[in-house]
Amino acid sequence: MSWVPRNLSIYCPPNSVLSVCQPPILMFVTLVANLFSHSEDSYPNEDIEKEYDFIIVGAGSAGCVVANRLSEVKQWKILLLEAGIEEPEVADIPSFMATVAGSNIDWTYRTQPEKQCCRSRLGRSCAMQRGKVMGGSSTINYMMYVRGNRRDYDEWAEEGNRGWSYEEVLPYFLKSENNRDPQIVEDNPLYHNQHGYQSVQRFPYTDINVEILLNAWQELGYELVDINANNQLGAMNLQTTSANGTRQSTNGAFIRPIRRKRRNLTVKTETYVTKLLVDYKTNRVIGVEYTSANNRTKLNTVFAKKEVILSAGPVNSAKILMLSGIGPREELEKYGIQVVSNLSVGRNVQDHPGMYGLLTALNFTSTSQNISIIEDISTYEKTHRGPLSAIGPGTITAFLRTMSQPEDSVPDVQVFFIPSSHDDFLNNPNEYFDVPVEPFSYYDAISIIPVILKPKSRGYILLNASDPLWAPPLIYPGYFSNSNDLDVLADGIEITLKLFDTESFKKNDFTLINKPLHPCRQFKFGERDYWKCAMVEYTSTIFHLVGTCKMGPKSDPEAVVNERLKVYGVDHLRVVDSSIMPKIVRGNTNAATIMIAEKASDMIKEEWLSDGI
Ligand SMILES: Cc1cc2nc3c(=O)[nH]c(=O)nc-3n(C[C@H](O)[C@H](O)[C@H](O)COP(=O)(O)OP(=O)(O)OC[C@H]3O[C@@H](n4cnc5c(N)ncnc54)[C@H](O)[C@@H]3O)c2cc1C
Repeated sequence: MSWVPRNLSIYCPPNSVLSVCQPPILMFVTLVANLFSHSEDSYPNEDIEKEYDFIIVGAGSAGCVVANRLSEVKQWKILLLEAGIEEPEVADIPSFMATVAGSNIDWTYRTQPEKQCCRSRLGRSCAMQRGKVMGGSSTINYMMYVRGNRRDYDEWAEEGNRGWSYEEVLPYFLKSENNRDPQIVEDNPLYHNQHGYQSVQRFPYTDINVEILLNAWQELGYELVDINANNQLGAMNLQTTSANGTRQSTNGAFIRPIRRKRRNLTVKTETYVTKLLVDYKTNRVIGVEYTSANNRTKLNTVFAKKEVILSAGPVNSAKILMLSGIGPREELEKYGIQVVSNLSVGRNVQDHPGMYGLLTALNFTSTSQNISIIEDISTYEKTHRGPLSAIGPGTITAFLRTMSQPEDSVPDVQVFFIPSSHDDFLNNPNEYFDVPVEPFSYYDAISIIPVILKPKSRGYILLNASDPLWAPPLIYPGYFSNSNDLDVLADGIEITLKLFDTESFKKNDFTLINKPLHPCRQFKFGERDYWKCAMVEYTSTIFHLVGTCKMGPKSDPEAVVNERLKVYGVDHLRVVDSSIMPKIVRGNTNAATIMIAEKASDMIKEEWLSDGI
């Protein structure tokens, strides 16, 4: 199956003024679908055998890494199962980030309505994108390469997770990294490596607003830093998980180079795992049950001699565990599922929430007034250069410390800059962020999105009573359920607003769009209560959901896996993905997920190979 774009008709009633509903954009989507819907990974179908040593469920950020590392052991047979399709070419092009959202490589989840968040967004819920494709969310993400703060990992270790302190995980960040910016490596050689599988590089094209934004942060006293080295506080034009102007998902980094070369690795796409097979006498996981896209009603089984590794991401690892009898007893009993292990699966949901509503209008941009998409596509196809080889100003980030953060070198707010449409925001603020499909290179406004890095709020995920197996799980993100998070973010917004006082912003006519959002009109625009209202009404996420299968010591009632990522109360089963994070890291979550997968792979080898790694 190939890539199918998002169905725009649902957003475009007759006479809609949204930019996405206008003929040039609809033509753009058709053009992209014609040019880039295929995958460079088309292989003849491989049959699944009866038994493997290891079965990995989900070929996302973590699953692709584990499949690569375990298949290094020639005598092991590895099966990697992925629900989505092969990675299509459209995902390679950095600027097409928004074009792939909501398409058939996104699970298109949405959060459940809650009192404290997403109230004015479509359906009172926030979109929760997740990749359903080889590479998983690393194939649809913004590619920002951010590891988080040293404290994040030290805190994991302090909570009883031996082996996870910063000093102990840094080697695994380095192991995966192939840093292609020599200056960055030279400046901080202890923090970078050039020999891993995962390419990390700045985009070759620099949008004009990048410099303006960096200058503004510097005027406010924020130094330009390498946020992945020893000081995370400051601003940076980020490196990305890309190589030479092209996205490098973990599929591109870890699977493509070995696929069909290592005969002991079988990769099967469009294969949906429905549950784990458990031997109830021994509580041992012995395999998985799955269906194929071409016949969803036929249930098949495949067996694992050594282990099943769940890498289906924070939503689906939790769902698969619950469907297999591993989860909160009261939840499982509702559906008559036999309880294998009564654990807090689906709890401890964390993310980095922010708010849409803080935008700068631009009187000029590098590209929006002079769009020649055909030319840009042609340039990109020939050279992997030009505006499409970047995400506009989206690679700029800043890490701030508000008054709530006592430690000197630890940020509690991160600020993002996302290309946007001025008119769409004014005409339709509750949808303006969910619907664009245009390349990130063409824009006339920038959404400035501060997010809270260490929220106190927690959410949870439940099976969907309407159809626990096939319907999307119910995601209650819990954003801002702890009101302290509103205060921290309000502090972050107040710091961010100072950008508008800088010479850099003034000189370049970056003006704050100060039309109050309708649901917050009882507050004066720009006052603290106004922003708090905007957070609750126009909550945003940058899709860093984690924590549903929490790693923790046995004494922790919320722990689902131990420090070796083995599921409590069940044998021969690990969870290896972003869901094991006990606390969310202070930064984007992809690099940390890859690190988790690298470390888990070594732990698996230590345990199953008599001569260790
Ligand atoms: C739009 C977006 C932007 C983001 N931007 C960034 C960024 O710029 N930088 C950053 O660091 N992080 C970013 N993130 C977050 C980051 O990408 C994720 O935290 C990370 O990819 C999670 O990895 P994972 O392995 O836990 O899950 P995933 O990568 O989501 O992998 C799970 C895989 O399992 C598969 N699967 C699920 N259920 C089944 C099933 N039943 N059977 C078989 N297969 C199944 C899925 O299809 C998927 O391929 C972003 C995420 C999104 C969605």
